[in-house]
Amino acid sequence: MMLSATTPMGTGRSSLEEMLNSLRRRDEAEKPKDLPPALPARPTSRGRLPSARRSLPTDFKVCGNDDGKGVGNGGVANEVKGKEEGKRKEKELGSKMVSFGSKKMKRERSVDSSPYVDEEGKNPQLQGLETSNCMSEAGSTQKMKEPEWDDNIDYFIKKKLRVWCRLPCGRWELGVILSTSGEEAFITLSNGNAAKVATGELLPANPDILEGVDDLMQLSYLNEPSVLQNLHFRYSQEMIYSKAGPLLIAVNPFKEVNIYEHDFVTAYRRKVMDSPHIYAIADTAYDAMMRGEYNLVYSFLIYGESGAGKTETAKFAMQYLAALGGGSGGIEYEILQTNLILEAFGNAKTSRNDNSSRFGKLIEIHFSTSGKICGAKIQTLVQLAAGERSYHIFYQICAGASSSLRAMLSLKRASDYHYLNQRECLAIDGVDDAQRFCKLMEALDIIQICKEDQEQVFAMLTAVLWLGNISFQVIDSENHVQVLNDEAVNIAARLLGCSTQELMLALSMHKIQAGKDIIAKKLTLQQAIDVRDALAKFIYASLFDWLVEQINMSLEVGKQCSGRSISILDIYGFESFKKNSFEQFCINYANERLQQHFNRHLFKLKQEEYELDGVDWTKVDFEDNQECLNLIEKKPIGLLSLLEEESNFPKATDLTFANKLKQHLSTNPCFKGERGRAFGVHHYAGEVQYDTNGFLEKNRDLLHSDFIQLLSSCSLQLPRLFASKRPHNSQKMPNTSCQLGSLDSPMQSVGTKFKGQLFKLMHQLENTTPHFICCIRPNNKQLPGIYEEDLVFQQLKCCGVLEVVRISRSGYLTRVTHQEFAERYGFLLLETNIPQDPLSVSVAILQRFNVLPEMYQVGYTKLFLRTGQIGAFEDRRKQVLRGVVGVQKRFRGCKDRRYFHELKKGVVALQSCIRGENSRRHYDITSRSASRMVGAEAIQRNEKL
Ligand SMILES: Nc1ncnc2c1ncn2[C@@H]1O[C@H](COP(=O)(O)OP(=O)(O)OP(=O)(O)O)[C@@H](O)[C@H]1O
Repeated sequence: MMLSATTPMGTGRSSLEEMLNSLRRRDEAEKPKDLPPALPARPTSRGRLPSARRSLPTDFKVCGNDDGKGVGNGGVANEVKGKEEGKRKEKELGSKMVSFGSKKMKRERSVDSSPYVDEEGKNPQLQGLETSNCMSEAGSTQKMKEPEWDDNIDYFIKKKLRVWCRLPCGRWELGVILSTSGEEAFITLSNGNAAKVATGELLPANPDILEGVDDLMQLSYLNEPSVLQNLHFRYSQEMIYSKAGPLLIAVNPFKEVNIYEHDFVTAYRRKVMDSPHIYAIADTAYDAMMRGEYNLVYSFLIYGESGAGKTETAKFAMQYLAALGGGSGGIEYEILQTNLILEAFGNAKTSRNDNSSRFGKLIEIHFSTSGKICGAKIQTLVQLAAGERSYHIFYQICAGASSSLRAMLSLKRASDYHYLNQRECLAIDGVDDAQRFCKLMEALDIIQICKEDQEQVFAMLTAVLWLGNISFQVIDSENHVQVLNDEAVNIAARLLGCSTQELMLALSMHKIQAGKDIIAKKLTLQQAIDVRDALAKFIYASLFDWLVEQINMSLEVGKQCSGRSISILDIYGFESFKKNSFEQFCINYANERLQQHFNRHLFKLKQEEYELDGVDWTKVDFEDNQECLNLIEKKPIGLLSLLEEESNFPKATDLTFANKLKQHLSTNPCFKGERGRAFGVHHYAGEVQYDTNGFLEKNRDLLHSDFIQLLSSCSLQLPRLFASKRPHNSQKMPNTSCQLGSLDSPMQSVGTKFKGQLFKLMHQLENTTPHFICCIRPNNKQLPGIYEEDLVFQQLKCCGVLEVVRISRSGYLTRVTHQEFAERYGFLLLETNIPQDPLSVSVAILQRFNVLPEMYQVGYTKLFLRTGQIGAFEDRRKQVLRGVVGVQKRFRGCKDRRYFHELKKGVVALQSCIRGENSRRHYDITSRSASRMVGAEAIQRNEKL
């Protein structure tokens, strides 16, 4: 019989309720009496009947319980009281720091103001939960308190335990407290020196045995110096990966470390190694995906600052998945080769990173039902301008093209091209561009881009370089120009497949509409340079998009598609330079969104789940970045909207844009108006100063319709294709500062396009089960062995690592429905008289294995377990299954042996029967023929006589 859990309150107690109550009483009795001092606070809640703060979902049913009574009790009074208590606590907290457990608040939100809303404005994962600066209404929240360290200093003195003390220089040093006097403590430092330190500068240190633990969760004291020292210790031992609860931390080694070879793949696959590693995460996700119990789609979200190692980590994850899902078709090899192509065309050197991704990518790897890779799909985020060196591919082709290719393209050295020689460096230490070009050619072959297309790709690249070399001559007093008819324009025209005259005309004149007539207007020097650069940019960006399309076609997921996939997100890392422009703004905006995703999954949705399931939970504060996202995204007054508006406004300049920002946004605490064209934004990772110089131009992405016409008339196929992808001139482009608009191609502005792509990515990721990997850059010099504590701590703080550990310690890392839990571990129960509904089975399993009460919480629909518990159940399951298999083996062996013996006996009997019969028959025949012979001989003898 089905029992609805929403039976009205106040009816008699169900057997389930009785059971949960007795469980609670037992828990209370077993509550530890004297916890050691200053250990991290544990939640006071124990496994208990979920409180009836809110009614259960109407469709919630418990199978098999036939007493027909609900599990809820408590009543409305409790609910109201709880809400009031929650509201009181809300008031105590500021608006910026949002506690773990922030609950819904009605917010105005249009469909495009969040990537998490679908067309109807609903998201199944978000129903009942709206984000951000809203406080919990829940009654059972408790703000997690850090251990009262001050009270325990005496304990540390008595036991001579080590402490961390912050020296006046800011460094943390280990020592032992000798005595205290008022607010001061006298310390013996680990180097033998004595020091006098304010007690406020002391923090408890972890015992030696915890040095270099795999998971920060294991630290008794979770504080800045302990975490830093733990990661430092591991880093110095080349253990670059560590865990922080559900997070994987990867500290960039800036050198090759021998932890990625095939042996490691095998070891992680066979589960003989369990130390933190990207392989371990990939293995867990792969297994979960193949089991398909919770979800079929998983994702790795790799985040961290520029140069922290995201792209490398993504590649190692792909490498592991390729090893696991490698099929006979070799598609996994193709997938790995795409990295080479995308990095060549999409990465560039910056001051932070020699191989910085200037685009964001999400790669979805699809698997068949048998676990083999059956395809992949790449989505990219707008490609942004390169840094101090242009995109790698330009230097690679200049260094590595064969002599025949050079002759065909009229290719020169990198230093001969204006677009390349204006930058600070032409070569990167330790990088052989020529060799990389050879590898790129191989990769293009593997991706099945035919030789003809490859030649066109190289022609487009070289055309871009030659376009940059085109120069102009001023021809009148109004600064109008004409193009110099030199080798640059001739070669560029030849490579594009158009006539030199047409190209020269398009670069020096612009057609505009005057009533019904079209008139040609001469361009000034600056306008001509701008349109030339816009054309070069357009060709390069179109080429990149075309390459991604080709890759996707080559990796297309075939018929084997089973819905199983693992996506890897690798986007440009947070950037803050001395001078930050539109590119940094877009990059940092993307990182804000990613941070929001992180917050939602590790803080907000978790809390929502606890609450919906009636579980007590412990509150942990975390830094919410919704305010910053509002500053950027809000309509109509947000940074992007104002940029869009100003970009469409005649005569607007970067300065008027900056003034507009100051006028409208200064009330937002994340905005800081600066002098002139500058403004500042408080990002989650720190404040960044932006210079609006070039913002409008870069956002407009304006390309003359003259060029679209020119490209459509080219003899080569690629430029024609690029032109065809550009929207037609059906709409009028608003006038711009240089009045080039009336016939120009009405492209979506870069900011709007960027936001759209970002939302699409985030929306897609929302359906996946995420694994977060936080990459840390240990120094700014890109050198191995240097671990700058301040820099590392700043990144740990930005990534919310400490908060995640706190939540994981106070929360329950594993959540599994009673149904799944009962199905998987129910057979471990020996008793047969247990009600067969999943909740009862779950509780019976917990009792059967004496799981400590603080290690779990029983929810309405799910069981919440602390770290390690599910592992223990899995071990027990494996052990029992192994035993069962052993018994079955012996039994079957015995049965088969007996059968064999019987069969053998039967066969022998049968054989002896048949042989006897045969012999007898044979004997009969021989004896008869013998007697015949004897008779014949006797007759013959008689006849002779
Ligand atoms: N696991 C690793 N082993 C060895 N070297 C690494 C590792 N991770 C990163 N590196 C080194 O650090 C450099 C920067 O890493 P990577 O390009 O992955 O950074 P990123 O976070 O993707 O930066 P951006 O956001 O600028 O693209 C790499 O070129 C490589 O030299």
